[in-house]
Amino acid sequence: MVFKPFRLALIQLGNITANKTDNLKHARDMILKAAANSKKPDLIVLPECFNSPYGHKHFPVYAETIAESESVKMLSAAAKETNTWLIGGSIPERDGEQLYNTCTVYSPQGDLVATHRKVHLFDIDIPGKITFKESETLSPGTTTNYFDTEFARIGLGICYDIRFPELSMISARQGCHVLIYPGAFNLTTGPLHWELLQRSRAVDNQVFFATCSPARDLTAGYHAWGHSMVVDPMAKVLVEAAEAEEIVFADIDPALLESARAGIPVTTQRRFDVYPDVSEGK
Ligand SMILES: NC(=O)CC(=O)C(=O)O
Repeated sequence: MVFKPFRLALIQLGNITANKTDNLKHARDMILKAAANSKKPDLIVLPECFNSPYGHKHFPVYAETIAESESVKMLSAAAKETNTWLIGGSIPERDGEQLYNTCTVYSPQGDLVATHRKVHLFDIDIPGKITFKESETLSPGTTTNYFDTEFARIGLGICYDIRFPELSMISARQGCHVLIYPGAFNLTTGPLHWELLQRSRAVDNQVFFATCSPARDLTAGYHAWGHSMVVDPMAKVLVEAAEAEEIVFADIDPALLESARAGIPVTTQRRFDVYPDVSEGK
């Protein structure tokens, strides 16, 4: 699989309100702004739950079926208009009776080329800090997912999926060079784990790892950590947003992946005679 230098833009989107039409308009404006930047990104990324407030009670209200989704229509048209690859963060998706937290991906021609339904639902309870139960309304995805571009193979996950190293390992063993997870950590887990988990998944697998968060909004029901980030295969943070709305750009250089793997050759030193390969059969 080809791996060539490319430029990534992460849109740490702000102003995510209760009004879906406004959210879609703002997301579209920011995609056009990222694409028009003199840095000319090859791939643009939006955050988790970019078209609706984040919270399990909101998911049924904002959920759309992919075939009729106004969010999908906007994202497809924006990818085509900007002639850029686009990872459309995630949206609440309805499929029959089930709801999912779903990421959709578009080619520069505007074709929907991949989807990823959040596999690990965000169900946590840290007394006095945060309780969240996505499983009250969402169902979990059941597949691992990646897509191919002319510059790299890219593995997908959403937010809480990052806490499960198996998912990243499977993507890496399937030949992904870059793992991109739209996400929305919070003010309890963000400072503790957001960077740590990305650097861990990057160094475990000697891949680039990127996340894209909503901007922090203390008037919203859920306070996102922000700090959208790109990490290289040696676990160095290449770029990091602050908390507010911002677009950050990163150059992905395949030489960094090659030198990490040549210098510390864990990819050829694994002991599948001692422990199983989690990517077996995937
Ligand atoms: N929001 C999430 O899915 C995950 C998260 O905030 C965390 O793992 O912490």
